[in-house]
Amino acid sequence: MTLLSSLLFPFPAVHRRSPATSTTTNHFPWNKPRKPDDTVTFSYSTLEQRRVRLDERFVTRSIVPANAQDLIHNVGATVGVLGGAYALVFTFDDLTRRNILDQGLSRKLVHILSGLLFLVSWPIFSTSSEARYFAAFVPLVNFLRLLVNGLSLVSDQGLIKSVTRKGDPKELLRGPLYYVGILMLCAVVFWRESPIGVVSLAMMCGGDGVADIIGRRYGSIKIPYNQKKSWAGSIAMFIFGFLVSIGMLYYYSALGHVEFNWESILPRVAFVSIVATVVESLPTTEVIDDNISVPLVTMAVTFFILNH
Ligand SMILES: Nc1ccn([C@@H]2O[C@H](COP(=O)(O)OP(=O)(O)OP(=O)(O)O)[C@@H](O)[C@H]2O)c(=O)n1
Ligand SMILES: C/C(=C\CO)CCC[C@H](C)CCC[C@H](C)CCCC(C)C
Repeated sequence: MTLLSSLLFPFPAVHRRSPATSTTTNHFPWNKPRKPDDTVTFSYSTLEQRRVRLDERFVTRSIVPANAQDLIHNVGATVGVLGGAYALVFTFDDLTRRNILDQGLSRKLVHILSGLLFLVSWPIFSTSSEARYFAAFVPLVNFLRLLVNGLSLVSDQGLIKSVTRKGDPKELLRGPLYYVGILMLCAVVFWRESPIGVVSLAMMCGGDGVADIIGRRYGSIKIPYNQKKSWAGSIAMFIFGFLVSIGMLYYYSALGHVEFNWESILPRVAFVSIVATVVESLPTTEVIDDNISVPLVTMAVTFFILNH
């Protein structure tokens, strides 16, 4: 276990399940199981012997070194997820251009879906420890995309329309840029084995995103210490942040990446959701963007609470 993982995984409530040791049974091309000692004696006709020799040469040539297979696997996953990211932005740009969605709602849905779909995509990558860097390449590309558009070095109107409130490219340099930075951080530092990244992204994407949508529509009763936020928005943040966190943790548990003592993890995630909701409700957006404060506080609290 590396130093980093030993720091991150002393959790009493979380037991890392060793990667599923798939008992690969070597099969001949015709799917006849080999003898356990892996030596086989042929008693076939000349034609059969020629076919077996051809098959063996084929099998030998087609054996790709494991690290090359891993590279091909992760490059393919990266291209797929990157394509998904571009398709997501393109879709919401199209919906906004056709006035099916207003720009504000489009932005929030991109905020909610980007991070959550990114989380859902992590198991597509290989089981190697380097896979996280391939996954992190996707938010890195989008970070650079947001940067060059935010600085008006290029002008991707589709991106600007679907990701900004008012169509000002400079908006890309704040919330959206911090957002993809947090996605990179969670992928590289926490990845699939730790609930910290999963819960942090669930709160930033699922919780904060829904708080905005509900709060703008039903947030007539404001929070006493912050007249820009409402009880409806904050309650929505808590509920959806908690539900999305548990849903994602179950998803990763069902895929065997982590194992949880659910009786222990549920109250802990509920507490983290309350803390994240309080942080999001504070009048601190002018000082520190929610896309930084909410995930960073969630990381700290999740790390602390899962270790005690
Ligand atoms: N707890 C909350 C959160 C949001 N809102 C509503 O949603 C709007 C936007 O919320 P905010 O979190 O400030 O979103 P932004 O930071 O502006 O957008 P983004 O996070 O995408 O940068 C607020 O003005 C408010 O009307 C609310 O009522 N209650
Ligand atoms: C509007 C946003 C934040 C402001 O609060 C979100 C900006 C999102 C980026 C433009 C696109 C990010 C894409 C993800 C890195 C990867 C998504 C992959 C998935 C398969 C769609």
